[in-house]
Amino acid sequence: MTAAIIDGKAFAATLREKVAALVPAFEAAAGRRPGLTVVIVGEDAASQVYVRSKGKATEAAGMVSTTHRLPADTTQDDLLALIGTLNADPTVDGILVQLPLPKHIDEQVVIATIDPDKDVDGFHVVNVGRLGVGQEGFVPCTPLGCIMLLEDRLGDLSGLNAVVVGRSNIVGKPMAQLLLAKSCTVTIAHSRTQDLPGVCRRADILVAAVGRPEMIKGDWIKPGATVIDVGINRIDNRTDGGEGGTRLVGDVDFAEAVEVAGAITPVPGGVGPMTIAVLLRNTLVSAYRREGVALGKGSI
Ligand SMILES: Nc1nc(=O)c2c([nH]1)NC[C@@H]1CN(c3ccc(C(=O)N[C@@H](CCC(=O)O)C(=O)O)cc3)C=[N+]21
Repeated sequence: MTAAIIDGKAFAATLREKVAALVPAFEAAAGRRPGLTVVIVGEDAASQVYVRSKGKATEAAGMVSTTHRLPADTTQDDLLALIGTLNADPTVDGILVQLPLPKHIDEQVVIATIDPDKDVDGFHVVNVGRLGVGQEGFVPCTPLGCIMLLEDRLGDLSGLNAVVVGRSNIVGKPMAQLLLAKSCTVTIAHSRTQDLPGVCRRADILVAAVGRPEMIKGDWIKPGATVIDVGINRIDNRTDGGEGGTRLVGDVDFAEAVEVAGAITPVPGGVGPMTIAVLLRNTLVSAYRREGVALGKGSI
């Protein structure tokens, strides 16, 4: 039996439509549209692509998109001053500073300068803390998108064994917190974990967020498990006997995993599109909260 393919691209398109449908009521109440501002420092090609697609998706949802492109040699003080201006601008509901930043800039200092109530990435320590104690705040987009896909697929997650491979601040750790909040039994595995294949084989839900192409093999997966592949690795096609050029692969060996898992997200077309859709969702929620406009519970 082969796994069901979880269509993150289609789920994300539906979520973006739901967000767009809630914009007019906000505009009627607040007299303006929700606004997302993205700040990018430097010329990294992949980052430029993501920033462009974020801008397009924001406008397609009926929201106001603003992008600040700063040169790679921008000083930390100048970046902090821009964030201060955006914090004070009432038309800005969400601020996203594209990561990674150039080495001369301290990411933690930059994130700490963003108003937590505009931190639609959910990276500020205040939002990390809110997630940890179950308070309302912003949850990082990629993990929240993964939870949405899991609940759509499995319904109630309580009591399931979840293994998160990877412990980054932007995916692994918040993913584990969210799964815990859904009453899963959560294990965080990483590069020092002993018998990683054995740990993975216990998972009903396996989340791969390590950034190592095709590391997780078919025989690491419990038959019928739900596999969420967060990895986006661009690899040289020729290593795989291909014609040249590059292609995207996840952290899971998809060809092997699809023969064992119950369901699996593909790369591309799985978790990636959810990240942007949830960013729009967080921006909409921010706008409603900041203006004190009621957003029906469970509506998004
Ligand atoms: N402050 C900050 N917040 C972020 O959320 C953030 C960031 N910095 N820096 C860069 C990463 C990367 N990221 C992605 C978003 C969408 C796709 C996506 O839509 N991927 C598609 C297509 C990928 C392609 O074809 O290149 C897919 O997986 O199907 C991927 C990656 C957000 N990031």
